[in-house]
Amino acid sequence: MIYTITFNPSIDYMVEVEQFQLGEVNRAKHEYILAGGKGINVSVVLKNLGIESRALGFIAGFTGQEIQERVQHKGIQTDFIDVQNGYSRINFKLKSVQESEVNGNGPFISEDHIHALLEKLKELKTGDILVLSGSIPKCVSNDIYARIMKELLNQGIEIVVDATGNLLMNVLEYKPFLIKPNNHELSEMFHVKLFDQKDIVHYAKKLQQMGAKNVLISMAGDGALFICENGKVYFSEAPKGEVKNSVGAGDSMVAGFIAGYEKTRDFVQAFKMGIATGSASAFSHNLAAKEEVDALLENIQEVEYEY
Ligand SMILES: Nc1ncnc2c1ncn2[C@@H]1O[C@H](COP(=O)(O)OP(=O)(O)O)[C@@H](O)[C@H]1O
Ligand SMILES: O=P(O)(O)OC[C@H]1O[C@](O)(COP(=O)(O)O)[C@@H](O)[C@@H]1O
Repeated sequence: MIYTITFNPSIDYMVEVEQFQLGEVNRAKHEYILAGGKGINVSVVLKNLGIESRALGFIAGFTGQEIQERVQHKGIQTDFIDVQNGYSRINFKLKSVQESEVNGNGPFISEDHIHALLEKLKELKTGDILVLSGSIPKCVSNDIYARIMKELLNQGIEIVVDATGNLLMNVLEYKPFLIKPNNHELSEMFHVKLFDQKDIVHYAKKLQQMGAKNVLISMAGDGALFICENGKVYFSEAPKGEVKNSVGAGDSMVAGFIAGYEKTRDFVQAFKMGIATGSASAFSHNLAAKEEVDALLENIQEVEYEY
């Protein structure tokens, strides 16, 4: 079974404005809401690709209920913990000439709630995959993903982490199966400017030396680099297309990689599937659908990166 954990689920409120004017009253051309948060998006895309998962995490208030209902409505198993204070955040996503986002902080999560989550994780078995994805509310310590990985050590459970900063750095010693920072997050983590692919590969390899088995660096419309546990480095361009909404593209890439790996056990196929799924989401108002992914996958070409 694949489990996803979203510490900080969200209602993603998507608004499209023709020409956004800062400081003015702007009228929406198009608006809609989606249940979001990185782990939830991974579960949704896996479902779209025909793969079951169970979505865990914390919800609160009326927004939390709405998120849970929307996820369940898609036929995804959920086992969220209701923290019973405040409300799950509403993240504002503005699409205009540029895309901008405001992501909220989320409700208070206590040590008891974390303990309840750790109890639920006792059901995981050898061969399961756990996806730890997204930010955590400020009240939670940034070693929480590391703490979860430590609990699950040596049980044959592969763990995927999509996070940034110390939340990600802290897990490396526990050897995550896959991590997926984007190029900007990579640059922030090492406090460096990354000028070209050579720089990106250099710092991505550092993350591998620090413990990550596989490192996927997404670069939005510029494609992605994959530092594989087989010692090779691969690059693929992203397909070209009209970007409708790139929110969730990174999560879709994670889901696509997992789906590709589950199906083929081949890292290059998984990488290509990750790119196709990320781009399929970027080219759609919703998260990637299987037919959209299949159509793009045909034309994805990876190249082995020479460095
Ligand atoms: N503008 C775009 N054009 C084509 N593909 C895109 C675009 N933006 C994102 N993607 C696809 O989604 C993947 C992840 O996107 P990215 O924006 O880097 O992730 P994140 O959302 O985590 O920042 C990319 O590697 C690419 O395959
Ligand atoms: O947990 P974070 O880092 O605040 O991100 C949450 C946001 O990220 C998303 O999961 C989208 O993430 P990506 O665009 O990186 O794939 C949104 O659904 C959500 O609003």
